[in-house]
Amino acid sequence: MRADQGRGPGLEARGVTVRYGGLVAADSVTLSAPLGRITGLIGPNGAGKTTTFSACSGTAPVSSGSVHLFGEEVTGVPPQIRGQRGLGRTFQRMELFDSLTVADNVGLGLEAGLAGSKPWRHLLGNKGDKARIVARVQESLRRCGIEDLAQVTAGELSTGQGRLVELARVLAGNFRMLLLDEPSSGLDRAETARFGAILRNTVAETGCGILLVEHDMSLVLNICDYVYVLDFGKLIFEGTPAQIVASQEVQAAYLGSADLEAS
Ligand SMILES: Nc1ncnc2c1ncn2[C@@H]1O[C@H](COP(=O)(O)OP(=O)(O)OP(=O)(O)O)[C@@H](O)[C@H]1O
Repeated sequence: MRADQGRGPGLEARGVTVRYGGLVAADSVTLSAPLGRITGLIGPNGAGKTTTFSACSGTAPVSSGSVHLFGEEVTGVPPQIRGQRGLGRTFQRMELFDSLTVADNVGLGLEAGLAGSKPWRHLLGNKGDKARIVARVQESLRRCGIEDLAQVTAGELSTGQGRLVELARVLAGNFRMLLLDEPSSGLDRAETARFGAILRNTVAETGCGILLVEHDMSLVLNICDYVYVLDFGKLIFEGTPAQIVASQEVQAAYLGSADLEAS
């Protein structure tokens, strides 16, 4: 089975290769993460997931192949320009400012975007812009079910709450395509289930596309429409969650790893 086109082209890698010295970390990787779909990218440790992700967001050097965003080639386009065109990304490591409130953390990206595009308006504190930021932050906190945490400082949050704040921050950016790098790491089972439901609702309501790198196989199998599997930098399988579970190749790649058993 091939990935369908969802609600239109989102992010595509076509034959992407990334080399670090003599190591081929991503070897001619081709994948498609359309709008309106959650696409999973899985594989054992060191398989090249983050590298592929970084090639898509513009922070890893692509030595051959191409990356396409909403149908247009963006290979070589800097990450911040990809961001302005609608590509948002979270990182494996939690990146919140501990001394700021949850609302300020969520609003940060929006304010930075505003400062980048219209610095004079930002400096003058345009009231319309500020009201729009407040509304966007509130909407994003609501979507993630954390309105009650708005005035709590980030340093006081549990890991699960922190992950939701990170998600709220990237959602506040109104990106059409989201790259989420292990967003559920450190969450317990109940928090992971809640996290997955928020992602599914977001895609259903906004029509955005998500490319998800994730070790938690139960989350991947529950929420992804389509999944790509990497091993040693190469794609070894692609299919629906049911096809992934039934695949001998995937089982073999995960041999000795607890990940697939976690499902
Ligand atoms: N900046 C870099 N310089 C050199 N080697 C790198 C760099 N980034 C990644 N690698 C190597 O590339 C390979 C793929 O790493 P990558 O982080 O993409 O894998 P991964 O599938 O995301 O792994 P994990 O699940 O452990 O996060 C690994 O062998 C890693 O050591």
